[in-house]
Amino acid sequence: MFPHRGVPFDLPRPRSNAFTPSPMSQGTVSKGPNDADVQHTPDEFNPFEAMADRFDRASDILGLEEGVREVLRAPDREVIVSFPVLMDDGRVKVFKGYRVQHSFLRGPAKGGIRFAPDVHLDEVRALAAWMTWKCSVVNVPFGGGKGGVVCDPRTMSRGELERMTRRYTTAIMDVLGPERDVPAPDMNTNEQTMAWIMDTYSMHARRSTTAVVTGKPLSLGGSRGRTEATGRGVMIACREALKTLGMRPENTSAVVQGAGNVGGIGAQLLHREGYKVVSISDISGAIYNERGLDVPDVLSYIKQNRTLEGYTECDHLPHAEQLELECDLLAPCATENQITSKNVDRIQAKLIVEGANGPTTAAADKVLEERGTMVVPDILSNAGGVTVSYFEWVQDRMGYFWTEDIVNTRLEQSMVAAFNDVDKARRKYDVSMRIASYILAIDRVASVYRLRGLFG
Ligand SMILES: NC(=O)C1=CN([C@@H]2O[C@H](COP(=O)(O)OP(=O)(O)OC[C@H]3O[C@@H](n4cnc5c(N)ncnc54)[C@H](O)[C@@H]3O)[C@@H](O)[C@H]2O)C=CC1
Ligand SMILES: O=C(O)CCC(=O)C(=O)O
Repeated sequence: MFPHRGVPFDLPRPRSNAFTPSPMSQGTVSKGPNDADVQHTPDEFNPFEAMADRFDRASDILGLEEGVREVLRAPDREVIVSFPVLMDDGRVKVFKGYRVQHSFLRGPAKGGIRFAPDVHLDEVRALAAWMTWKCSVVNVPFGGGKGGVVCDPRTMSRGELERMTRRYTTAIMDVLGPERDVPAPDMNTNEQTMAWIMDTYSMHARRSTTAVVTGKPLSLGGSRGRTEATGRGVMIACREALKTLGMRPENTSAVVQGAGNVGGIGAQLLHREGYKVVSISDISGAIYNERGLDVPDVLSYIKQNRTLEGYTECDHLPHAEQLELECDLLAPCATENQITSKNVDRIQAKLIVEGANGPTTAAADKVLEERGTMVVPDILSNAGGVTVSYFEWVQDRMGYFWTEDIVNTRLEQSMVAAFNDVDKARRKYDVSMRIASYILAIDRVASVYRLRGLFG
């Protein structure tokens, strides 16, 4: 049993992960991964294990006290809900959803919601913890959270998606709020999803509560620059990393995995900065042109056809081959577990900048470290999204909205400062950028924990 950890003030302080779900949600609370009866068998492909491996390495270097380490490793609260949705054919289907709140120490929980057929609790746990570390790396006053609904959005109509989003929101409503937990988009969710969440929450709260989610449409209290923010942050991380390697964008060939919010916008911004983007992929496969792709044209093709399939002026490759292409920069911007012990020996990129969360397993990391491949880790390189989400939350609470120039300038300052902080920690401790990011993040969260008091 670990001590109280700064849960929002208007909720009863939980013992362990205790949470009473709303009567509508049929929610259950899972035991956290620190509970004594949960056995850990090392599993390279388990995202929570991947997070914990790096967390333990960084905590060892910091000499973190055992109690503090236990507190910071485990999620504060895990909510699992089952909820009914009326489908278009008249059937009622029951969906499963998660919201994991890893930490409230530095502020409200913050992090996206993903819709995917294979989303599972350990994945959401890892993603929530990564949010805590990410918010700490870029020094925004949030803890970490993440949510997921097990579904296949590609097979669902807009009406079904709206009803599912609203029922999920209602089911987890008790743990959300501008000062409790503030979701945002992630895989297969977007500003429309956020609009439905904001509206559902507001209906229950009996007042428009724009600051309950970020990544909303502009007309509903969204921030200028949020849609592009994660891709923009990835581009800034690439630029800062190239500087440390003495390389220049115009001499850099880039492979981008994923063509959604992060990969698509990331590829477009790299192309605009003069990189030669030779390959892009989506769920259907990858395309390659050694002379460089016309990225805006590729993206408008995807917008029209909802797939890369059939795009001409290029070769088509299977996913696995894309990652192993000869290139200077590899930006995995799709999903977890892409660079693993199985393919790391064939990865040729000199620099890896992670747009996705958890694309590299801990086992692969160790090989890349030994080989001297620079990896700019997810909790630094994809933090542009949550940084502008923070700006959106601030703007909603002020009721005063900034220009796109102000948002982009502040994002730039924040990403560069975070990159420099991590680089300083890398040199101080003589570790990789990944472990340096964890050291920086954990140290900041641990010091807040000590300041708030250990025995609440
Ligand atoms: N949207 C955001 O602001 C942020 C997203 N992320 C992370 O970035 C990653 C991507 O998220 P989004 O771009 O928002 O999602 P998205 O749903 O907009 O796009 C995902 C893209 O990846 C492609 N894809 C899926 N599986 C693939 C595979 N195995 N190989 C190649 N392509 C594949 C999809 O076809 C799609 O093009 C996720 O790991 C997410 O957690 C991280 C920080 C912020
Ligand atoms: O914008 C946010 O609040 C979080 C985005 C997100 O889910 C992530 O950074 O992984």
